[in-house]
Amino acid sequence: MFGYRGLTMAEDGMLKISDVRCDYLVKKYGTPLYVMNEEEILERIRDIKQNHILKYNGVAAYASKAFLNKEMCRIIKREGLWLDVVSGGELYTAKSVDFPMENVIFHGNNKTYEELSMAVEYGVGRIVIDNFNEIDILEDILKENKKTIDVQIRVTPGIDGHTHEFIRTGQVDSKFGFPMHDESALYAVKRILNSEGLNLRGVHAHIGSQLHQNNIYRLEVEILAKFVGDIKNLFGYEIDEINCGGGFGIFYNEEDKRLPISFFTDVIHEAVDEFFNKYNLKKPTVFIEPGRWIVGEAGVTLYKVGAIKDIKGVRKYVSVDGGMTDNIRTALYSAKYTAVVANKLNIDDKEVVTICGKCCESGDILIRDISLPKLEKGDILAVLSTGAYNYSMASNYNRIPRPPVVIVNNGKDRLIVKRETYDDILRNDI
Ligand SMILES: Cc1ncc(COP(=O)(O)O)c(C=O)c1O
Ligand SMILES: N[C@@H](CCCC[NH3+])C(=O)O
Repeated sequence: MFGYRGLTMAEDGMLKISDVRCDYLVKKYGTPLYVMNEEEILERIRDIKQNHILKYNGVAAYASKAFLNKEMCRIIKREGLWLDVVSGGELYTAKSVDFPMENVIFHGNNKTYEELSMAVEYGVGRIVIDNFNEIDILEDILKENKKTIDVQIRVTPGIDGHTHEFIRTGQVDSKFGFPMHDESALYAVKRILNSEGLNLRGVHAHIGSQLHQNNIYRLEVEILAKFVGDIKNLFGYEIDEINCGGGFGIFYNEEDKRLPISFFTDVIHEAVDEFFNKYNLKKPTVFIEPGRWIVGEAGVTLYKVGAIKDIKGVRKYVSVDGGMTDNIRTALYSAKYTAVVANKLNIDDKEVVTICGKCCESGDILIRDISLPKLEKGDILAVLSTGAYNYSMASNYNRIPRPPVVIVNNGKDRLIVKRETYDDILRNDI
């Protein structure tokens, strides 16, 4: 269905996800409900292994900000990928399931003293240095603990990723990384090379998220290769890792293409061959950090339809029992989702409606103007491609408890995050 691998229709018109019926899931776990298709996640990890890790000897770190909890961490651990974390909380989650710390990359543009101490104590594999403040803090911590740590340096390559402005990170005007249009990045390299505790292993850049072009990765590699060459010429030090970040786009609606990882990785590795050769450098190990591409299309959110308001000649609003608290992406990025009525897949007659949530906010719209079979109270709405940055960006606005997460795989289901209760909402109130 719409090209999603795990979505099929039962004989009575009910949506099945990896062979599990949606009415069964709704009865067992309630709504709203995040459903993650494990088969899809594993298939995509397999694709990354074949087309980056095995084929090119690359390293792939799952960008955990996209979707993280203990079970997701266990899956990544079992599959042998690295993990990219950006906060003490993500790092602590990894630690809680004994994730191999040498395979953790620690990111962030304002890592605190406490977070960096934690990373040093746990012995994370790489810290990606974002700014001078971080170099100061890390030097203090490492001196005090008589330790050393491997680092990559994050630069802003000045590439404009063609995606929503809130999820662009590669342009010069960015809060992330060291600027390259002046001497900042090279000065940062000098500081790191002169530091006793910091071992400079790589250079890192991340252009943006939900990208559908591969030529910008070629440009990124070219810029990083030149930078590695400059470092070699200036300091006589040859870096052996480059990290191209994540950003690989997925299918949300008919405007998006569904792309295999090789669409991106082949171009990246061809560019590495070309430009590292051009600058007379040895071939580096290439890291990538896919988040959305691994989990995005594996997620479906199930809601129940409630109030329906037909404003004659204006718009028909269909309210569901979730909204911007479980999916902020429409309000934040004007993201456009595809949805189906899970219990009416066999109905062809359609009408245009707007799906809204239950929050006290006019902007709490999930999907504007979507064509669906006539919705009635109690119907199950399934919003597709909600696996990335939905659960992880969920909030308790209006003191609404966050939905549970269930994993489905080949006819089986298992709960991996419980539904929050009203008592959970009160938990930290004094
Ligand atoms: C440094 C870094 N790596 C990886 C990612 C993952 O991005 P995506 O989920 O688009 O693959 C991000 C987020 O955009 C990021 O900032
Ligand atoms: N949270 C964003 C992407 C930001 C990526 C993290 N650097 C989204 O939902 O698309």
